[in-house]
Amino acid sequence: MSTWSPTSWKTKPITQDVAYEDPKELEDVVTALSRLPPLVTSWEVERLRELLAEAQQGRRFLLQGGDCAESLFDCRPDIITNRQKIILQMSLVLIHGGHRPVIRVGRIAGQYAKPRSKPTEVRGGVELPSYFGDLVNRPEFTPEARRADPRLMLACYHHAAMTLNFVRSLSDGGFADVHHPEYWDLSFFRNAAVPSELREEYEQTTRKLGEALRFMEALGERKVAELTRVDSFTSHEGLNLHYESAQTRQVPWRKGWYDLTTHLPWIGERTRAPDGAHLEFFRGIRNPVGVKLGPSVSPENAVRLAEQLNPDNEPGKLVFITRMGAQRVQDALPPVVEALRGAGRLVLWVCDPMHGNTVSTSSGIKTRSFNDVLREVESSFDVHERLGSYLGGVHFELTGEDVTECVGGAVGITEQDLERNYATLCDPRLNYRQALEMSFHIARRMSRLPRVPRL
Ligand SMILES: O=C[C@H](O)[C@H](O)COP(=O)(O)O
Ligand SMILES: C=C(OP(=O)(O)O)C(=O)O
Ligand SMILES: [Mn+2]
Repeated sequence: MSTWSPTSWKTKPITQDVAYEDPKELEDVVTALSRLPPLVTSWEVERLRELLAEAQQGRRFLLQGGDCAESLFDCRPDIITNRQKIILQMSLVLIHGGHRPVIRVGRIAGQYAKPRSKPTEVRGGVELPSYFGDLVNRPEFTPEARRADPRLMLACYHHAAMTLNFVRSLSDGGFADVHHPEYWDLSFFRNAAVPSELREEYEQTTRKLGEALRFMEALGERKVAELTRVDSFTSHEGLNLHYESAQTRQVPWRKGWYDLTTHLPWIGERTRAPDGAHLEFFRGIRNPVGVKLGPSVSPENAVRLAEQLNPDNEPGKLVFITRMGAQRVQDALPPVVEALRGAGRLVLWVCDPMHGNTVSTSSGIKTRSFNDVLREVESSFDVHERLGSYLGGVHFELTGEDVTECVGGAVGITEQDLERNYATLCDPRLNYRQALEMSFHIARRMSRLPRVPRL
């Protein structure tokens, strides 16, 4: 295999490439980025690898979530706080149901680059480049906004740093109300759409959770603080390799290279070609790495990806995030899981129930149905249970805001509601109540998992 360097990806064919007009401007930005401090540290990255290795053994569960497309404009205290809160609340529900610790990872502080199905967008007869995320261009439909601007990489770096700074400060005690489920917005329980036995079960769960947290509080604040400390693990799709490689470096006393823009970068469904630039870049970094796998992946291809990205089969290194769609998961997932097991390859299986379930309404609005999303999660648990493997995590596009982007859930969002508060810059997200309700369903399913010895 040829020698790897942070820029060896440039010798390989690349998909979803960004056409920057001025190479000098790009080079200046990359140089500036490479001189700035890292956003995360190698020891945090190594810590996450250890946690993921324990998740592979069935001892932990991963909850990964956040915006589809993070936006510079939404780098605001209320939005960041609400997003951290919903992830934290969901994780407490999952810990309660699943009887194992949850690793919380945000799609935050860098989820700024978007692969698109079409390179251009047409509105009213005018054709402009598509919006590729704030790392590349801007969402407004004007030629200036849609021009790929390398300086946005610096703006995103700065906003990622500010986001992370706030998230890290919040971790230390900024969430007192989260310890008390009686302060959560559980109004979805009361909706007539929730059958009474489920409502009773949810109420009981909430009561028990509240009692457990209060008991721990009585034992000493430190214990609750530990349980509810918002780990500041971040993740994003490592799509724009100029940005990723500019922050990829060696650190004293450790071997190898770290992509220090984030703890857990992942390769998207559209850029996982075995001979492509993204595989080349990702094979050389020490970070744990995610790979999205849609229904078109062949079992052989999945094994090859594991061999390329983790040749030494190290624990905690590889996270396979399957997104088959509720309709396909029962057929498409088992051969992939079996092939990996047959090849003796270690991966953490995670279900992304969002990206295989996107549909357009008759008026052309992208949405997802709560039921489809839930069905894919439940079917994934069933498949893994049947095969004797472990579904070790879930991956959601969600927000802590009261948006109307996905239909369904006990809050009963309909197609007509979508226009009321459709705020996403790319894909539809679960809103606060839908996300919390989803966690109760998952916790219910997780209560059937075998108990694990304490860590
Ligand atoms: O987030 C995933 C992709 O970027 C997104 O689904 C692509 O959306 P598009 O089909 O509107 O381009
Ligand atoms: C682009 C994404 O997903 P996928 O690569 O699975 O389509 C995403 O997670 O936003
Ligand atoms: Mn998305």
